Amino acid sequence: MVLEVRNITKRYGGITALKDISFSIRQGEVYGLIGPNGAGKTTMFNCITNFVEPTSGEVYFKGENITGLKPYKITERGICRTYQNIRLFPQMTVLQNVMVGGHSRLSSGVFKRVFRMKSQKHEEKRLMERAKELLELVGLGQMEKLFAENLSYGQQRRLEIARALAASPTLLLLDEPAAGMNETETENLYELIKKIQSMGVTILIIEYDMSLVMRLCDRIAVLNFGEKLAEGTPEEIQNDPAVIEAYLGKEEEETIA
Ligand SMILES: Nc1ncnc2c1ncn2[C@@H]1O[C@H](COP(=O)(O)OP(=O)(O)OP(=O)(O)O)[C@@H](O)[C@H]1O
Repeated sequence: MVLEVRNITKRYGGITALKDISFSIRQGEVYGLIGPNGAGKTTMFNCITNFVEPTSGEVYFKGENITGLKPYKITERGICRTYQNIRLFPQMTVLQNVMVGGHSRLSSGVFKRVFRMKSQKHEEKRLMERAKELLELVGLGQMEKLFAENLSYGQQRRLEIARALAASPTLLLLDEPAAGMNETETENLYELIKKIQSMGVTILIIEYDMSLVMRLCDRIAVLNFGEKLAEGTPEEIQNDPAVIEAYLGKEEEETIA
């Protein structure tokens, strides 16, 4: 298993955002995390990356307990993420944004390196080549010199993915990557995620676009009010009565059929 989430509970005061959640992700899988607003999906990402500390429970990555490690240490081990609310450096170029991602395994020196200190030129060149490759991969090869703020929303989401990949993750966490995308952009995103999977990267994805989730994911967990309601293949999830009732409900026919 690449990732094992064991009995994670997260409380915020009186709110139990996650209640005793366990699941495991196999090498090479695309694993989906779905559920209504407030179900606890982003909180789960935050617990895995230790952006917030779980109240109880443990996270194992490649067999090692990573619970409580500093977020940058977790990145160093090979878990990278994108955010629900895009977090780019808007006034840095597209290329620089990806290069920053390449430095995220280091705890310091990020800006020094991006702004070309002499002694680091060789490493920087390597990073730049890698960043350019990644921009080609996500379809932004022609846009490296633009400021990130000048990209469309869909392009910014792809740039976030390139930046996360720059640290060469084993496990990539994608938080609503299709949010705000039109049909064509979503289709391109599907192709991109499949390509990333074929490169051997394991993927955990939070997403509301059910047609994308059902096509993309090998397995899915459904969260509802902080509890794990179901887990299975897309087919199993679509036919699970508890899921249909609690989550998909009225939308079932148009969303899932
Ligand atoms: N920092 C926080 N302080 C207090 N409560 C929080 C905090 N973060 C999340 N919560 C609460 O925890 C619950 C789960 O939120 P979370 O954002 O993880 O849900 P989600 O499934 O990601 O929803 P969405 O898709 O709307 O982002 C919600 O009730 C939310 O209000």
